[in-house]
Amino acid sequence: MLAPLFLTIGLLYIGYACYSLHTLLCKVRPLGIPYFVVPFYRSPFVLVFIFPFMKLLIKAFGLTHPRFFLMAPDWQVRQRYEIYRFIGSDIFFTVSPWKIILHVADPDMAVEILAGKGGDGELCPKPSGGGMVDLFGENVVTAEGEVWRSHRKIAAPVIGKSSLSIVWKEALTQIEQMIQYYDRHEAINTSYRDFRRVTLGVISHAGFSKVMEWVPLTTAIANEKDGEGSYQKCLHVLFENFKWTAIAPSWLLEILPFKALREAGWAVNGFRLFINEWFEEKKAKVELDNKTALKPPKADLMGILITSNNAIWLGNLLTRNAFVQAHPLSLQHLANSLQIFILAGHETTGHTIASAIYLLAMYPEYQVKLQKEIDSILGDSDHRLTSYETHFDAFSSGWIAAILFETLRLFPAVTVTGRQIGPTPRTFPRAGCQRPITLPSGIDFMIQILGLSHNPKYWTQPGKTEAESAISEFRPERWLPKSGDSTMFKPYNGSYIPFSIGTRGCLGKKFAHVEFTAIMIGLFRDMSVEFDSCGGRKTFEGARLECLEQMKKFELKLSLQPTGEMPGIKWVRRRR
Ligand code: HEM
Repeated sequence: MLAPLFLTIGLLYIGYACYSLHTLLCKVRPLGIPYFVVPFYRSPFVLVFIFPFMKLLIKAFGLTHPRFFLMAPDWQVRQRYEIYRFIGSDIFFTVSPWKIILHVADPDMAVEILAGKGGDGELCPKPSGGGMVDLFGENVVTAEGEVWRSHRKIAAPVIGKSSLSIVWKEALTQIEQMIQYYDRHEAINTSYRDFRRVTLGVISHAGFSKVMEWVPLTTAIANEKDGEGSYQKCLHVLFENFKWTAIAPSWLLEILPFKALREAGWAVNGFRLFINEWFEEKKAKVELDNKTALKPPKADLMGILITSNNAIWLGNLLTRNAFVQAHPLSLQHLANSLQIFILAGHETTGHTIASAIYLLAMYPEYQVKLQKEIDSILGDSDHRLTSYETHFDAFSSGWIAAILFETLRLFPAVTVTGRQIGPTPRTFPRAGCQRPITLPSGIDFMIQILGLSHNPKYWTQPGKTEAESAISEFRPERWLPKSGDSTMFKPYNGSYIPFSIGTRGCLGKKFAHVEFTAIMIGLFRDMSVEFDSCGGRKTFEGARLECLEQMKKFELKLSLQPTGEMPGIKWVRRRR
C-alpha cells in the first residue's frame, strides 16, 4: 500500500530535480564559465550523512576526476589551487538541482563580491541558514542590515581598540601559566587544545572580565564542580560534536536516542546557559554600579553591549553614535552575539597559534630568527613587563608578523566565505585581461580563501619561477620588508584574505594579531619547541613527515584543524 506512494513521491522528486537542474544549467551555460554538475551541495544534511560516505567511495575506488573530489568534504583544503589549474580558470560553477555556486579564486572578483556595493548601494548578502554560527540565533556574524550595523558599531571599538592592552597582558599571563605547568609536569603538549585554552582565557578576560587560570583542558574538566570546568566541558563537547548541531535544534538533539547527538544538544544548551548567567550577573552589576558609582567603570565587551541596550551610560559611552541610539539591539540579540564572540574569538586564534607552533617545530631555523628578533627588541628587559602600547608596533613588521601571515596563508582558520548575488544581475571585474562578467540573480559565491592564497599568478615571486617561490611551503621571509624598506610585503589586492575584507571583514583581526604577538614573545623568549622523540624512537625527520601528513588531512570543522593525532611536541629551555 505504502510502496506505490513512496515510489510516486520518489519519481516526482527526481522529475522535479531534473527539471530544476535543467533550468539552472540553462542559466549557467551562456555565461561561458567552466562548470561541473554535482548531485548535491554542502548543506548540513549532506555534510553529516553523505560526505563521509562519498569520502569512503572516493578512497576505495581511487576516483580522481574533479567531479568526484568536488563531492568530498573540504575539497578546498585538499585541492587548494589545483582544481583551478586543472580547468584553466580562476572561477568555476558547481551546479546541483538546488543551487548554482560560483567558486572564486580570482582576486579582483573576490574584492568586488566582498567589499563592492551593487546598484542598490548594498553589499552582497551572506547566504542564509545552516551553519554552526546560526545555532545561537541571529547574531553579529549572521545578521544583515540595521541589526548587523548596530552590532558592529557597538562591538568594534572594544574588540578593535580598548581591549588590546588586556589582550596583551592576559596572553602573557596564560602562556606563563602554561609554561610553568609543563615545567612541573613531564607531559607532552597537546597543542591545539592547549592553545584553545590559552585563547579562551584571553577572550574571557578581555571580553567578559572573567579571569581563568590556565590548566590543561582535562584538569579543568575534572574540576567540573567549579563551574569554570563545566563551562569548558560544554565548549569542548560542542567542538567535538558540532556537526550534529547543524542538523536539528538542541532541544530535539537532547532527547534523541543517540549518545553523540544527546551530548551535542546538552553542550549547546549548557553553553547558552553559562553565557546567559554571565549576562544576567553583569547586567545586575552594571545597574548597581550605575546607582552607586559616581563615574562608570571602564566597560568590557559584555558591559558595552548591555549598556547599549538599556541606555544606562549612553551619555558616557555611546551617545556620539546616533545609529546605535536609533537602532538599539534586543537583549536576545546581544546574548546571541556574546556566544559568537567567545566561539569566533578563541577557536580561530587558538588553532592558528597551534599551526604556527607545529610549523616552527618543523622548521626550527625560524625559531632562532624570531628569538633573535625578541632579544634585539627587548634587550635585557623582562618580557612579562611589556605592554601593548609600548611594544606591539616594534614587533608588527618583523619575523613574528611574517610567521603569522605565512601560517594564515597556508592554514587560514576560515578557508572559505560565502555570499549571494542579491536580487538584481550584477557585473564583476576579473583579474588580468579578462572581460568583466555579468551574473544573473540566484547565484551563491564561495570565495576560496585557500585557493586565492595559493594562486601562482599572485604568489610567484618576481625573478623566481613558481617552483622556486615554494608557494605551498612555509617561507615566512616572503613577507619581510625588502632591504632599505620598512613596510612588509603587500600581496596583490584580494589574493590574501584570511580575515576576509570590507565592512564585513573580521572584527577581531587586530585582536588576533596582538594576541599572537604576545603569545610568541611569551613562548620564545625563554623556550624552544621540539618534537617529542618518544624516548629516542622517533627521529626529527620521522616526526616532521608525520606532521606534514597530518596537516594534509586538516578539515574545516568550526575552523581549520587536525582530524588525527598530531605528533607530540615539548617545550624546552632555550640554549643561549
Ligand atoms: C586568526 C584568527 C581569526 C581569523 C582567521 C578570523 C577570520 C574571520 C573571517 C574570514 C571572517 C569573515 C567570515 C565571513 O565573511 O563569513 C571573520 C568574521 C568575524 N570575526 Fe574573525 N577571525 C579571527 C579572529 C577573531 C577574533 C579574535 C574575534 C573576536 C574577538 C573575531 C570576531 C569576528 C566577528 C565578530 C566576525 C563577523 C564580522 C561581521 O560579520 O561583521 N574573529 N573572521
